[in-house]
Amino acid sequence: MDQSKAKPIKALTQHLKDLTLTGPEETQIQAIQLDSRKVLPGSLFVALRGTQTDGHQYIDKASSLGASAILCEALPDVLRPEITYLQVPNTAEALGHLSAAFYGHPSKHLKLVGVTGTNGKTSVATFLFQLFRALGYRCGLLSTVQNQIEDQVIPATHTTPDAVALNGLLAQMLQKGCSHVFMEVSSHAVAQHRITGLEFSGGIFTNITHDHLDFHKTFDNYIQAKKGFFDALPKTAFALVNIDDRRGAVMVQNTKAHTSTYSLQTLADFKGKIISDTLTGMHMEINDQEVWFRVIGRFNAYNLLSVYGTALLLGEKPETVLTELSNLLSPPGRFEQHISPTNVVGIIDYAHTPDALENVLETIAQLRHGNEKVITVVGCGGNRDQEKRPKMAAIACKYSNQVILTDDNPRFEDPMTILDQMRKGVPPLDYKKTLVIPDRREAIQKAYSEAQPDDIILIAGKGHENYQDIAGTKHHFDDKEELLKAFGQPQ
Ligand SMILES: CC(=O)N[C@H]1[C@@H](OP(=O)(O)OP(=O)(O)OC[C@H]2O[C@@H](n3ccc(=O)[nH]c3=O)[C@H](O)[C@@H]2O)O[C@H](CO)[C@@H](O)[C@@H]1O[C@H](C)C(=O)N[C@@H](C)C(=O)N[C@H](CCC(=O)O)C(=O)O
Ligand SMILES: Nc1ncnc2c1ncn2[C@@H]1O[C@H](COP(=O)(O)OP(=O)(O)OP(=O)(O)O)[C@@H](O)[C@H]1O
Ligand SMILES: N[C@H](CCC[C@H](N)C(=O)O)C(=O)O
Ligand SMILES: [Mg+2]
Repeated sequence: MDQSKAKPIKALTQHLKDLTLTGPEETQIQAIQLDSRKVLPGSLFVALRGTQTDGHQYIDKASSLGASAILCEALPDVLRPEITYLQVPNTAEALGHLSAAFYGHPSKHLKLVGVTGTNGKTSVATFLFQLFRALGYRCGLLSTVQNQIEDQVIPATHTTPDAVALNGLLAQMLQKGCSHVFMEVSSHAVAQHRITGLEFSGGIFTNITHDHLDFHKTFDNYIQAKKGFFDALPKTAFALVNIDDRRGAVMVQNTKAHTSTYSLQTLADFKGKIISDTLTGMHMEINDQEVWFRVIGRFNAYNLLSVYGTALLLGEKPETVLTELSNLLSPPGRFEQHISPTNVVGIIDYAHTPDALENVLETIAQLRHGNEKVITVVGCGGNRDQEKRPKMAAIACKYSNQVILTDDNPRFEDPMTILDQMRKGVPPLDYKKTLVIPDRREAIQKAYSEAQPDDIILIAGKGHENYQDIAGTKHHFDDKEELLKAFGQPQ
């Protein structure tokens, strides 16, 4: 990535708190690097304490590769005279500020809106990106599915990139004339200071339910991480929260931002009501105006309300916004429907948390109008929250006539162990309707072979993903491709 021209270290660090500088003061920085293996001469190497190892162990290696400065929490035993050492209490936090400064604080010159919550971030950020482009603005998007600068797609490796990549992307967006950027803010990103140093124009809270306890350890830590995003918003920003979520009010308890609310259940600044919801569209009332949407499902009614609220908070006119919103389509892998030649309905959805799975299955239950069977194919990812596994299997059983438990991304875990943990959530009365087919391709084929015309197959957990991560290798795998193959309609 182009990290532009060399920058004097003094200018970059002048606002860093509790900084101790040792060594040359006139150093110029060509690039910021978090990985010692990628250090090039003139780089600033940042020693981060990670989940697997401690970046401080690689200071020597980075120095040998020509780093001209080192940002660290503890100085190495031997200091090299040609290197500038920047010692701070928290390197991750300092990195946030430093990355923003290195790229000339692009966020200050953009209308940057962050979306946080367990579910709905990609949907809301993508809807906002589509809406504001339709309203005539040049826009950027940072999301799990992909990053985008207008029509240019830049593959995403994370939901929220690291601070260096993030500020680099924002700088590119600004340079290409974007005025608005919509981004997902994951809880990992808040906890690891990936967003520190950014100036947001607004923040949105969708909801918080069970996920990522492998990383945050307790639900309370998870809530605090999300709340940290709102705590740090400036008073010029807005904070828009889903007040139907039990934690909505807590999120904005200590924010300096101007708070607004949205709701389907109670009084709020942006109040919605679902009039009807079918496979072909959703009819809603939003702040007393009736609108038809192409996207469906109660969870999307929340997403649309937050998008509508954001647009108004950014100064757009209600009527124009509603007109454009009614044309929007869901992002790939979010309630994506395909119909087979025999009229079996296949739905691919990224539901990978208990709450998302329940929402999607409830939506399907509401959309059924006869005796259609619901067949759910679902798995859980390896090296992620284990507590959600039995819960997701139990939810699949509660709402489906048949369930096929299968692999998601096993990563470094034994797939059978994950499936055994899921199986623990199957109530004994549902054993008969539950199959375990580890091979996801076979599971999808089996689901289709069991389906009759009008039946609904839900394939949950991987959505847009086009790979299966097995022991560190990403093998090509795409639920949509497999579904269409099973339908006898290969792409
Ligand atoms: C748990 C987590 O967030 N991990 C991220 C973290 O890695 P880590 O803390 O494990 O790093 P580590 O391996 O312990 O290494 C520590 C430091 O030493 C450095 N190092 C290491 C080895 C070496 O030889 N030299 C060296 O300098 C590393 O570059 C790193 O800076 O920092 C890395 C660099 O920024 C990230 O790539 C990595 O994301 C991993 C791949 C990941 O899977 N993250 C997921 C959990 C994640 O971030 N997900 C969220 C939310 C998803 C959602 O719900 O939407 C996301 O925003 O994507
Ligand atoms: N507002 C919502 N509330 C609950 N569930 C939702 C909501 N919006 C979408 N979902 C469900 O959650 C799934 C994931 O949605 P989306 O990708 O928008 O969430 P996300 O927060 O970006 O997820 P991730 O944490 O993986 O980035 C969807 O496929 C759908 O099943
Ligand atoms: N952003 C989420 C996505 C999970 C998707 C699911 N397919 C899995 O692999 O667990 C994560 O990294 O935890
Ligand atoms: Mg996402």
